Parts: sequence; structure tokens; C-alpha cells
Amino acid sequence: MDSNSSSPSPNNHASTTKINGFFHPKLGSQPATSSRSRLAMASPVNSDPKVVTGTAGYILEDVPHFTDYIPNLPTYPNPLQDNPAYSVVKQYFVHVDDSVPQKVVVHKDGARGVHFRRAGPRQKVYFEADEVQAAIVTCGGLCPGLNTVIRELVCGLHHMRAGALKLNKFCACFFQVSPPSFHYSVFSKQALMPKGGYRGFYARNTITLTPKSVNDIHKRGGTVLGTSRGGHDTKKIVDSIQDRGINQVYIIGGDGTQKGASAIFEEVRRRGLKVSVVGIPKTIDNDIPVIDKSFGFDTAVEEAQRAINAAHVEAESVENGIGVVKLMGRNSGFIAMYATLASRDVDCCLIPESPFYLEGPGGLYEYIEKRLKENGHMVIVIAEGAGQELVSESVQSMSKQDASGNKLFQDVGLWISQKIRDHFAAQKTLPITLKYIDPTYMIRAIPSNASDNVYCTLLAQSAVHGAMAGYTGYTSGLVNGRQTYIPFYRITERQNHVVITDRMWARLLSSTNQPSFLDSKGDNEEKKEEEAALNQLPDGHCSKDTSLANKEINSIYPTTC
Ligand SMILES: Nc1ncnc2c1ncn2[C@@H]1O[C@H](COP(=O)(O)OP(=O)(O)OP(=O)(O)O)[C@@H](O)[C@H]1O
Ligand SMILES: O=P(O)(O)OC[C@H]1O[C@](O)(CO)[C@@H](O)[C@@H]1O
Ligand SMILES: [Mg+2]
Repeated sequence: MDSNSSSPSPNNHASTTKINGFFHPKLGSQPATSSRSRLAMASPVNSDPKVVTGTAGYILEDVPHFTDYIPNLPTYPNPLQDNPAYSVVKQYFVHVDDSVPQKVVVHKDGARGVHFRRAGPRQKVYFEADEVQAAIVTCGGLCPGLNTVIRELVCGLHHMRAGALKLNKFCACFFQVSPPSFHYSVFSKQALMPKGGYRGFYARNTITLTPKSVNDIHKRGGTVLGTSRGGHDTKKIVDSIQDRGINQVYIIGGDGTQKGASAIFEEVRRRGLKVSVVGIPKTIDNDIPVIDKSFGFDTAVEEAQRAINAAHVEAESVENGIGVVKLMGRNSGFIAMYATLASRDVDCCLIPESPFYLEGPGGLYEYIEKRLKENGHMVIVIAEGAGQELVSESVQSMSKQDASGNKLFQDVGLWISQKIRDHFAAQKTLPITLKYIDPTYMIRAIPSNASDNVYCTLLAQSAVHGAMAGYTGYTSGLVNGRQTYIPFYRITERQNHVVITDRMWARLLSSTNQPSFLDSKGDNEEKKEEEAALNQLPDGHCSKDTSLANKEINSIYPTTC
């Protein structure tokens, strides 16, 4: 056993070697002092952001560590050091100073910018092999890959030394780490929780899971732990954690769940508990910021292809056929955007971030008419959160919320299908046949595909490594293709949205040739200037799409009209 007084904490390593000062948002830049006192100063009292700076504009947005608030904790050699599987890996343990840049596109004179701590196994761990009692909880909507993450958390902790894992029937799992072996190993411990999600922390009922019983759960959709919305009660949850002697909590869920995880961490820290609170980001909406993408997203996009294909087949088999597909995406249109880009059969993609309108020049009806006259059929993909302001104008808004406080939307797919039918029926000149396909839950209730399975595995293993190393209050996430530990506040401060002035949306507009719908009110002088500039495009460039975004894409992907 190593004592912290004789062996530097992981954070100390970072500050002694690279960091010559720190930045505290409330205190500003501070001069460098000895590594220990510097760390003590930099460690926030109320869990303020823990930010350290280095040379050339280097910033590390670090994650909390037990040593920030618990003095003199012993450390232990990582049991993985005896794992023969990794013995050939030259540098298996991650260097304590390793960090990953948030932005990889840089200018030669630019500052090095924000970095996150690199995930992975550390040489020293803060839990003895038989000390770990972990809980896993899944919250929010379903997402392909949930069972893979659960499986890999269980197996990552268990592996060689098989012991029975007592799992709550619907919710959480507790286990103990056994003596050193190939992996952090696990014993069983009972959990008493009846329902999925956060509610499970203060409820009853258990089931027993073993690594054997989770062996093939990754082949199933859903979550073997169950899930729910609402029911987050920080005090009751932490009471339960404390009462049951849990010291590692793995919380798998979306933006709401990560906010809940952050609240749990703050309370754990306030009570001075040696409990790692670890978030694993989950959402098919891909609305979690900072990370490259959330697990299950690829699978959902892939499954959406089946609905789009069906819509296309239906549409092209009749005269003036229109296929409308509604895809999930509450506030973020990533699934719709990527499914559209992947398919190439889609003529129009409507997302929450890009308001659209129906009537008049540049409107949806005009575009549909044009497209039908050109091609005889078309496919429209609409995200569930798109055009909600239009729907509530014509349908009485219910303005209801789910148990977590998320606004419940009107069915924009049904609404738009009816509007299109009514419009062309009234016009009488272009008789259409419209088929509406709503695959909603089908894209998220399936098992994860191969690449998501690998992604989930790495996420889960990284999460375990961080907890074992004494880190806490972080979300385990992929940044620029590297596994990192991201402080909760960076994950919860905003939602990730499609930026319609970015290249990706421009690529989509380029692919579908749909109008940008940016000209609805005709009151934007800047847009008019863009239009004027676009009208002077050289031959061969499509000048019909006169948006700012299309101006950008025309320069990246010249398209002929
Ligand atoms: N601000 C918050 N503080 C504490 N808990 C929260 C907060 N927001 C949401 N939660 C809790 O997190 C859980 C999941 O939240 P929510 O239903 O919004 O799903 P999510 O995690 O965002 O996932 P998704 O939206 O992808 O389905 C719920 O139990 C909810 O009570
Ligand atoms: O009907 P539920 O399960 O509350 O979830 C619906 C929501 O969950 C999500 O799938 C996110 O998980 C959204 O796309 C969708 O709006
Ligand atoms: Mg959410």
C-alpha cells in the first residue's frame, strides 16, 4: 500500500511537470507555487471548475479527484499490472499528464486551447481490490448500446474472479472488487431497488446477475436494468448510496441524467464521501455537447435508413408520390441530418434548428411542386422537434411535459402530412399520393451495431479506469477520437445542436438541394447581400439556393443545378 503523503496524486504529477500556474474562473490567474499547494489552491471548495493552465495557452479543464477533498488517502498498485493480456503493450498505463485537445484544427500561432484529461488505466488506484461496491443506473429514453455498456462495466470490474452479482430487477447493480486479477474483479452485493432510473436508488427488489448472465445482453435492445424519467431526489439517492456503502456509481443517460449525476456528485462531495460519481453519456438525439457523438447514434441512423428506403420505394412507385418519415430528435436534428446524408434518397430534411415555412416563394409547398415536376416523387424527413411553432399555430397546444420536465411535442409528422395533402387537394393541379412513415421507437429499441458495440466497450472501460484512479464528477466521453474525462459542468451547461451555418448542414443542403428557408420574412439585409453575392456565382454553380449556408457549400462542393 502506498500512502498519499509519500506518493504524489495524479493531479500533482500534472502540475509539477507541465503546469506553471492555474486559472480559477473566480480568482483569475495565479502564480505557480509548489505542486502540492498549487493543487490545494486550485482545488475548488464548492466544486468550482478545476482549471489549470500551462504554456502557450494550454488549458486543462480537469475533473475532480478524491484528493481534492479527502486528505491522506492510500493508493494501491493497479491490479492490471499483472494482466498478461496487456503485458506486451509498451505503455499500457496512461501518463498522468496526458490530455486531449478539444479542438484539433489549429493555427500555427494559436493558443493550445482547452484540453481534457485522457482516460485510461493509471499505475495507482484508490480502491483496494476487495473494497469496490459499485452501482449502475440507466435513465432517460432507450438507446442502442445500453446493455453493452452495462455488460462491459460488469465484466470490466469482474472478469477473472467470477462472483454472483446481485442486480436489482429493474435498476441498479452492486458489486465488489475482488483481489487483483486480470481485470478489476467483482464480488456480489445485494441491491434493493424496484424501478429503473434514479427512482431505483430508493426502492426495493433485486435480481442476481453474474458475468455469465450479462454475457450476451449486448445482443438485446433496451436496458436490463430498466429506465425511467423523473424521480430524481438527490438527498434520497445519496442517502441510499451512503447506507449501502456504495463507492462507485456509474450513471448512464442523456443531458438530464448528467445533470442529475452532477447533483449527486456535489452532494457526495459535500458529505466528504469517497464515492466516484461517473457519467456515461447516452442519447440517440446526440444532444450532449463536447463529445464526438453519443453511443447508439450510429445504430439509430442506420435503422432510420430502413424507413427512408420504404418511403422512397412507396413514393417512386406512384405518380407524384411523397414519402414523409418522422425521426426522433427533440431539440436536435442530428438523426434526421445524418440519416438524410446517408440515404441520398431524401429531397428535404426538416430539423428543429432550421425553421421552415410552407406558403409562398422559397416555402415548402413551392419546393415540393418543383421537385414533383422534376422527379415525379420525393422523400421528406422531418425531426420530431421541427416546426413545432407552426404546429402550435394551427393545433391547440397541449404544452405538456414528461416526468423529467421535457416538453412533449405535437406529432409534426402527422401534421405536415395532412397540410401537404390539404394544400395539393385544394390546388387541384397536382394530385399527390402521400405515405407517412413513423418509425419512432424502432430506431432506438434495437441492439447496437458493431461499431457502437466497440464504442460502448471503450466508454465503459474508461469509466471504470477513472473511478479506480480516484477521479469523480466526470463524464467519460470521446473527444476527437480519444477517450477522456470531462467535468460535468461542461456536459450540462448546454445542449448540442446542429449549427446551420456549419459545413455539415451545408453538405446536407447541397445533397438535397432543398431551400434553406432562411428568407421567410424578407427582412434580413445581411441575407439579401448574400443573395446578391450568390447571384454572381460562376457558371456551373447552383444559384437557386441563396442562403448563407448554401453560399458556403457552393464554394466547398460546387453543384450543378
Ligand atoms: N436538472 C436536473 N437535475 C437533477 N436530475 C435531473 C435533471 N434533469 C433531469 N434529471 C433526471 O435525469 C433523469 C433523466 O432525464 P431525462 O428524462 O431528461 O432524460 P435524458 O437523460 O436527458 O435522456 P434522453 O433525453 O436522451 O432520453 C430523470 O430521472 C430526471 O429526473
Ligand atoms: O417517449 P419517451 O420514451 O419519453 O422518449 C421520447 C424522446 O426520447 C428521445 O428518444 C431521447 O432519448 C427523444 O428523441 C424523444 O423525443
Ligand atoms: Mg435529454
